[in-house]
Amino acid sequence: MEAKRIAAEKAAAYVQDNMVVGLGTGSTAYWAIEYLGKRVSEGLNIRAIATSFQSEEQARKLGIPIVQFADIEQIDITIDGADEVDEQFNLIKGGGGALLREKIVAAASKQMIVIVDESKLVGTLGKFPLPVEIVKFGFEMTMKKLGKLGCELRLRMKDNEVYLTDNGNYIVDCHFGSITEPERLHQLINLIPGVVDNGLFINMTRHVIAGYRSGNIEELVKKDT
Ligand SMILES: O=C[C@H](O)[C@H](O)[C@H](O)COP(=O)(O)O
Repeated sequence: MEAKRIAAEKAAAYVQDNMVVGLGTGSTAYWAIEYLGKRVSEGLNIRAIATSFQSEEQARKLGIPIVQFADIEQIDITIDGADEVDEQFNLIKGGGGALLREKIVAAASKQMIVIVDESKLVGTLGKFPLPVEIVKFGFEMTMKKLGKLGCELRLRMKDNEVYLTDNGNYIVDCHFGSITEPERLHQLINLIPGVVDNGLFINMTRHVIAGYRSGNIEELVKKDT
């Protein structure tokens, strides 16, 4: 909790007056939204786009003005969590089911700051099951095809019902163990009919802020190649 909170506080400090801000989803992004709410109550002027109903509701309660894509040209900065971050800054996201909206928002952003606690930093992605959002129609067949890519998979459930995303779709959690070629896997998954998108975020961030239980904060910035 504390590690997530300090990473979020550091990231929220990057937000400046008049920015359009993408609000992530999850227990780490929660803290970033709280800090932004505090700054708004102190006079910061921003407009925000949320990546989930949950984050939008939190932001509204805090008085953060929410806009829609029709109202903006692009997003200046997005602050979001991740389930895993590898050494090339590739991510697995979607543990909280918001991967599709998160990817749309990240892709519309000039910069994305990823906030995590130290447990999310990994050498190779894949220990965390990769969330894949699929449409309901033909989901059994879509799952068979996903399984052929070499993963153990499970349809996500919640309270004994099939979990539904904010977009009305299903999520399949695909356990690959080790994802050695994330870019290739990303493409292979998204080529399967019925797949809407998957939780691999490739080359979408250059800035990761990691909070440690010790209270230290590590800021990782990808160098130009
Ligand atoms: O769908 C949820 C998002 O991708 C989250 O950012 C991710 O699951 C990390 O969540 P948390 O900060 O709660 O660990």
